[in-house]
Amino acid sequence: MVRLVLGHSRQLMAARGQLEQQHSIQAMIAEEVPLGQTLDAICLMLEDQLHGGLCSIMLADDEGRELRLVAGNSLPVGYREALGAVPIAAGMGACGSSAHDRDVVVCEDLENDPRWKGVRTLATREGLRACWSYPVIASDGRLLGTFATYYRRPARPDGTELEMTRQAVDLVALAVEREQDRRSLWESEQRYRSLFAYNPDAVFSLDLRGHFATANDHCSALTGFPVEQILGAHFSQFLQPDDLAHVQQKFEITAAGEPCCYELQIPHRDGKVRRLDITNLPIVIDERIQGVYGIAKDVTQRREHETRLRILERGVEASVNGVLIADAGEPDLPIIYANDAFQRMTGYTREEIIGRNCRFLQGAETDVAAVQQVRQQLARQCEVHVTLCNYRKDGAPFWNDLYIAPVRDEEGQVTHYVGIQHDISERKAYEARLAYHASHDALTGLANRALLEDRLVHDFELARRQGHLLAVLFVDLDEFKPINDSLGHAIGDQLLLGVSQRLSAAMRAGDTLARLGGDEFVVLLPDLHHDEQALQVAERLLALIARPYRVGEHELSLSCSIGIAVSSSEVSQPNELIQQADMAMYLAKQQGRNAYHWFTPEITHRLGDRVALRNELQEAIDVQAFELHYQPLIDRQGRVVGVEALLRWPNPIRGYVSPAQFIPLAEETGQIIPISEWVLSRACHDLRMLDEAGQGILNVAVNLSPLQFHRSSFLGNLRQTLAVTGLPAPKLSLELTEGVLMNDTESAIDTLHALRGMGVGVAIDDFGTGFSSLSYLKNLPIDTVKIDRSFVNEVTHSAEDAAIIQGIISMAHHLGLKVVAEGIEHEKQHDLLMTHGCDLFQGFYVARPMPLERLIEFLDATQPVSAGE
Ligand SMILES: Nc1nc2c(ncn2[C@@H]2O[C@@H]3COP(=O)(O)O[C@H]4[C@@H](O)[C@H](n5cnc6c(=O)[nH]c(N)nc65)O[C@@H]4COP(=O)(O)O[C@H]3[C@H]2O)c(=O)[nH]1
Repeated sequence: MVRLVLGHSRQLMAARGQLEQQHSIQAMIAEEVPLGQTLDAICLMLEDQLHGGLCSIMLADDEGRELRLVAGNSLPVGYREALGAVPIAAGMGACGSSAHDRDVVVCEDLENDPRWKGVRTLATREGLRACWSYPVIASDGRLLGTFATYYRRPARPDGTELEMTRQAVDLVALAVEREQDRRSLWESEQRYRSLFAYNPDAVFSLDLRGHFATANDHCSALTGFPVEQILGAHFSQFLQPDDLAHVQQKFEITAAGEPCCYELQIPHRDGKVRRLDITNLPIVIDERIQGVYGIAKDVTQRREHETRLRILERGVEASVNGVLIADAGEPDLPIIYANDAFQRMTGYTREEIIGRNCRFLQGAETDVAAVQQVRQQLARQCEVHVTLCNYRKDGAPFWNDLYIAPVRDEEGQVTHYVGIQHDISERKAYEARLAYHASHDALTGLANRALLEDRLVHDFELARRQGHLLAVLFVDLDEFKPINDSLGHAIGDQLLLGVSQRLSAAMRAGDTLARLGGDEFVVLLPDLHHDEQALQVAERLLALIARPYRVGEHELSLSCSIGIAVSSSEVSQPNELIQQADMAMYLAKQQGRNAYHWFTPEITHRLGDRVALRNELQEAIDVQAFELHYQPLIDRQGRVVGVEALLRWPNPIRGYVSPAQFIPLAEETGQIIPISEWVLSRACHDLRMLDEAGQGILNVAVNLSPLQFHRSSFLGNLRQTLAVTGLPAPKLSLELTEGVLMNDTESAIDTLHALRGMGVGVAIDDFGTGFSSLSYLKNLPIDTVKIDRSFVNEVTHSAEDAAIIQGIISMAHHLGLKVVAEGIEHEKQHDLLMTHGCDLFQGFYVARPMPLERLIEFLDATQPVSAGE
């Protein structure tokens, strides 16, 4: 009985001891003592309960493939070290098998247990003979590991031992699970912390009233406020007033459980505005919304980029230049983009070209060298700028001013090529037109002087090298000017066109036909073998020109004079040939026209000076190097009543060249027209000056060239000159020679009537030298006759001349005309002319021609004293 009681109380003691041990282990678990210590304690506890048992714990890896020893300090060191990783599989000792079978495995004697086949020696060498292994299963059924009890003798557990072991296993499961839970909680906390701390965006949470509960460092960067200042603050403090309502609404939506995204601009502490992309998420804990998470992405730069990109894209789209982008990553550089201008320029739609290489724009006239240049530069990945002929879809060519540039990525690799093309067809056409006009005569389309000179140099050089002859024919139309002046420019132009067509038709390939202006043409005949060939051509041209012309209703006849010069060893400069031909032409004209003349060196001496004079005269015209002098006219009372304007040409080498010398030349060359216009406007202008200088408005007589008088623009120009200078028409008198009126009487009389209508006076100059009789004067609307100097000169010696003068004066008076005597050099002449009733007097006796300044002095000194007194 005592023994029974003793046994009982010992059992109770043991049970209490076990309970205490279990409690202390549970306390360890609750206090989160490191798992290893807890498991060691569990092993020790069971070893204490099972006599002779050596406990160990193995934990399964995450994949459930193998077991590793984590506790079992009582096991022999050699065994522990050799144990390593035990595969979870049937027949892998007690632990491998129980983990595999998820059941208790009892190996009573390891010596003959088939499940220890591979590892038997390992155990028995360390004196281990029995092993029972329990699987450790988590509450959710996962395999956590195994709990094994070893014995140094064959053994099998009884019911109590099994029960004690099961309790220990439960404690292991609890400890391991707790540890795992703690770990996963910690991990998830870490994860959350990482998401929060390392997030490149601002992450924050708000409580349900909208106050910041958490905020990462980026919130500070975004707002400029330290995190401490953000925490606890209401979100409204970081907004612009206008956005409050909107953001509040979004907040409420999220606080009601609905995530939302929106864009927002907030002011940074530095004053600049940041653009944010905001995501609001509800914070749901235990199915209750506890607050709002916010993620704010700073999209300020991205939006700026996007805006810039949009502007750029719009710019490219709207550009008037064609823009192409090709993919440099593909071997054939396919087009990946083309703007509208490209489509308009080429006629191709985007769909038709995307994916193709842009060589479809090339065609027959495309410059191969330019294409080659593009290829080379692209191969070098360099920019290239070329102008080349491209073709539109309809086949029409256009000039493409093309600029291609590579586009590189951050690493400097060329990813694309951008091509900008500019249709410069119009400019090219304009340039071609300009080039054409620079080298061609506008009226006839023939070569002009510039092109002629180019060809001349070329032909001259070629003839010299090949030992051939180059002939130059200078063709000048006879009597073209009168036709032009009388029938008008339109008819004149038609005639010139007709002439140029006939001449062109007579040219051979290689010949050059040029118009130098006016009625002058030049023919270059390169590649001649004999001089006669040039003569034959000249004869042919004479005959061609001489055939009648029909222009409108006019039947016209024309002839020409041709000068011929042929290259020879004496001619060193090509231009000499033109000058020689010009001189020869002049002789042909003198021969009676409709003729040709061959250049000989003697002509140079005869005509050289004339040519030089003509050139110098042209220079003088170009720079307006003339002067106008005035010779006073006095009336019978000796009062200065007018002046005659006389042209002076101060030549730097020749001194003052007499108008008698250069006016006839200017008449012949047509240079008289610009000269006369200058004289007329200068004279009117000077007389107005005189008036302004207090001299009153004197009459001024201006010599009129026949060519000027016959021009259709004459009256118009005159009216304009009077209007511009303000000289009253009656103060102007125009001096004409008789010859002028004889040529084309009808139209001349019309012009005279028009002049009278304007109030402009007309005087017949050099009267008495022409073939006209006084009687014809009565038909002319003129005011004055000027008795020629030759009569005045003789008036005191020759009774005959005196009689002529007397006759002229009385007849003129009879017709109501005034009479001026010019060239009076002596008092006697003056007196005699006075006696004969002459009205006005002009000559050295009165005053020599003088410049305007001297005239003013003269007038000051003489008025009102009579000249000659
Ligand atoms: N021996 C001598 N000569 C005198 C005397 N008084 C004047 N003269 C000169 O006689 C010429 C008179 O001009 P003209 O018969 O119209 O003859 C002018 C006129 O036909 C022409 N001429 C001059 N100026 C112009 C002009 O502006 N236009 C045109 N178309 N012809 C002009 O050139 C001619 C010569 O002009 P100039 O050499 O200036 O010569 C002037 C003048 O200097 C004198 O007492 N004795």
